[in-house]
Amino acid sequence: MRIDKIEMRQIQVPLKDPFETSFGRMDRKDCVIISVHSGGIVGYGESTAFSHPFYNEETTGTIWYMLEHFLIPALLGKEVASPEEVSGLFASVRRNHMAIAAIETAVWDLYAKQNGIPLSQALGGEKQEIEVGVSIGIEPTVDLVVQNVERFVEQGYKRMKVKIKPGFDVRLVEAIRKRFGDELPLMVDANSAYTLQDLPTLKELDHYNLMMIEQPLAHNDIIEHASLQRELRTAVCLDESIHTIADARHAIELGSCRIMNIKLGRVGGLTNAKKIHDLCQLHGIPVWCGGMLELGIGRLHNIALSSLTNFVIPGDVSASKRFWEQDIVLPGIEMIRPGILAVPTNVGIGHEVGEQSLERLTVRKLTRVG
Ligand SMILES: O=C(O)CCC(=O)C1=CC=C[C@@H](O)[C@@H]1C(=O)O
Ligand SMILES: [Mg+2]
Repeated sequence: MRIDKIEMRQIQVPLKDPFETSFGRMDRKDCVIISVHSGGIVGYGESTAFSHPFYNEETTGTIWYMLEHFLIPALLGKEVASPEEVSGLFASVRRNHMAIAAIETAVWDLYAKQNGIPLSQALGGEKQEIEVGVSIGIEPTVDLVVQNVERFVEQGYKRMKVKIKPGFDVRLVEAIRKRFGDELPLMVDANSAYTLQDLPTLKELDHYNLMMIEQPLAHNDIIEHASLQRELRTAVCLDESIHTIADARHAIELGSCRIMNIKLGRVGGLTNAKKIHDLCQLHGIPVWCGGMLELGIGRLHNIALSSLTNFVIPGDVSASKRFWEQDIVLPGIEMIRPGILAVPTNVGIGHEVGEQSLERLTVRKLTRVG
């Protein structure tokens, strides 16, 4: 397929409720939606960085810049036989994985549509449905988080993840266990808010039958996480530390985690996400799909990815209404049964993109034809 047009737009959408983690509070999503065209067929991608570089070094602004000056020029006018070739076109670009993922995922959608198959099938996914969990932010009080957990338990989510930070951790987990019992599938995510000096606190968390503790230590560490994993019964899960297949291999070799979170933006797209999935599967490391408060396009890419067989833990791939009054895909993504999302069977990402809502939400737009 020859890429004959690429369009991108920056959109801004308010969240239904603010979302707080150990590094800050977000009240809107600011992202780039990209469409890659070939012979009248259109593939869509969505960037996953935030406006501020608190999760990683990328922002919506850097993504726009990288796409405009480097990535779109490298892809436009090129003949691409398979999306797996796309990373080769970007080989001279270091890092900037979320910018690369935004355009690479669009090429995957285009490729699946060209071949008349669902994206999950193009990726080699086998599941027709996926179990989903939900990520719950920090609130001013423990009680408010417990109330949110209750709301999501009622909606049927299969796994609760609560955000923690120093001073808002053991008390919170204790309160949730007290209210919902020991069987509730529960995990915590620290977004790198602790150091090895906090070992006593992390060891206390070990008593609450947690499924895992996600990214407790530094965002760029795998060495100290290995020391920590040796001290804990609870599985450590890495998120921020894993950017490449080599990172995943090193973490597995060192024993830095027993579970891995795969976010397609963080690892540069679906091709790399699948390779990390395969590597983890080979080593008996279960994986789950992380979320970045995606709108529908990103959410549908996550669902297709989660259809691969080693995604055995419910991920942060909730329904559209978790964050949005109205999604940009039609229809919005809804559970088919409590805690279950269907893997779309239509071609590509499987839902229409609401071009009119996109237009309404757009703050800037760029079109390149080649
Ligand atoms: O998209 C979702 O539903 C999950 C959101 C979520 O938990 C996260 C998104 C972005 C940064 C963090 O706060 C956190 C994570 O680290 O997984
Ligand atoms: Mg995380």
